[in-house]
Amino acid sequence: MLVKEEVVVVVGRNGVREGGEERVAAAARGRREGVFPRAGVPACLSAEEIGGGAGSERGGRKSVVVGYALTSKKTKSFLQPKLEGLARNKGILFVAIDQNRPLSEQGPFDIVLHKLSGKEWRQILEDYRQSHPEVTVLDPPDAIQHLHNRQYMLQEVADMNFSDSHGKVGVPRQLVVKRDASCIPDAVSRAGLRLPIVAKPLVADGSAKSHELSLAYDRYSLQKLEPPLVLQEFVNHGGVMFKVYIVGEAIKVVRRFSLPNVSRKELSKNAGVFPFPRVSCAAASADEADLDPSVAG
Ligand SMILES: Nc1ncnc2c1ncn2[C@@H]1O[C@H](COP(=O)(O)OP(=O)(O)OP(=O)(O)O)[C@@H](O)[C@H]1O
Ligand SMILES: O=P(O)(O)O[C@H]1[C@H](O)[C@@H](O)[C@H](OP(=O)(O)O)[C@@H](OP(=O)(O)O)[C@H]1O
Repeated sequence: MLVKEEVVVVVGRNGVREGGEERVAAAARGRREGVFPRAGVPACLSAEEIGGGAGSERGGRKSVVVGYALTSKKTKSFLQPKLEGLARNKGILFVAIDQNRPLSEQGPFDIVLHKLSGKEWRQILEDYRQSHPEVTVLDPPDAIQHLHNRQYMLQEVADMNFSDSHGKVGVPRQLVVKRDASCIPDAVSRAGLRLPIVAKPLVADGSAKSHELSLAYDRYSLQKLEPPLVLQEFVNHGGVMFKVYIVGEAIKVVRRFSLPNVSRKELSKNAGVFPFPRVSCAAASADEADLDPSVAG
């Protein structure tokens, strides 16, 4: 199994890149069950008992109000009418945050759900958390900072040292190149990284650019790559990978088609840099595929 950064989320339990809707539901559940207490309120009280909070009354029950701050791309993919409908039935209301107005003047919210980056936004959220400790911010900027940088996002998996477990769990060997592509061939040799090499933008901020990955087959082509990058050894994984989404106790594993194995023979025959954007996206689902048992998981 190829270890993906989603696993970092799971292990670290302090950041989230996936499963937003489930996470919101879990947070809402937590709020209703008093897992996320309001300031000065015993954690055992439910939102209904607390009263006077953010949510509006729905037949005597309080709604959980989720203020969301997302890119338009993310709003489109995540805030589907079906999700909004399901959420509404469970008493969860999504309200768009106006990024041109002070956050404190909006709401009141029970949860602020965001996937934006940048120093300014971070500061806005930090200030808001200070002034509104009763609001759950998903996720606090500090907790997700390491997920924005591919240099660090797999560190927690590496630190778990699972090399002696059943099967093999590890992270690909990698190298960070901040600038100067001309030094990449030597740096790769010095680090002992084997070709082919997967090149990934250093910053993983959800932008289209951050998902532009490529595969470099030969030493010469390495200098055509555009830093800042993380370079990883390509790990043969049978053309199938697993994405693991975890929210609280809920675990969901999906199977996706991925890049096929690269044999030594193929490596010697190919040269160049090949972009492979979104290779294992949702459209590449292999959940229903009849796979060889050795790769089916
Ligand atoms: N070191 C590697 N060896 C082999 N395949 C890899 C490697 N790194 C990434 N891949 C392939 O590229 C895909 C995307 O990689 P990664 O998750 O790092 O980028 P991403 O842009 O964050 O993708 P996504 O948003 O789909 O999670 C993986 O699902 C896997 O198929
Ligand atoms: O649909 P799955 O296979 O779970 O892949 C997700 C990626 O793993 C996420 O990284 C994408 O979100 P960002 O583009 O915000 O990083 C996310 O982008 P999206 O929310 O715009 O669809 C997805 O591409």
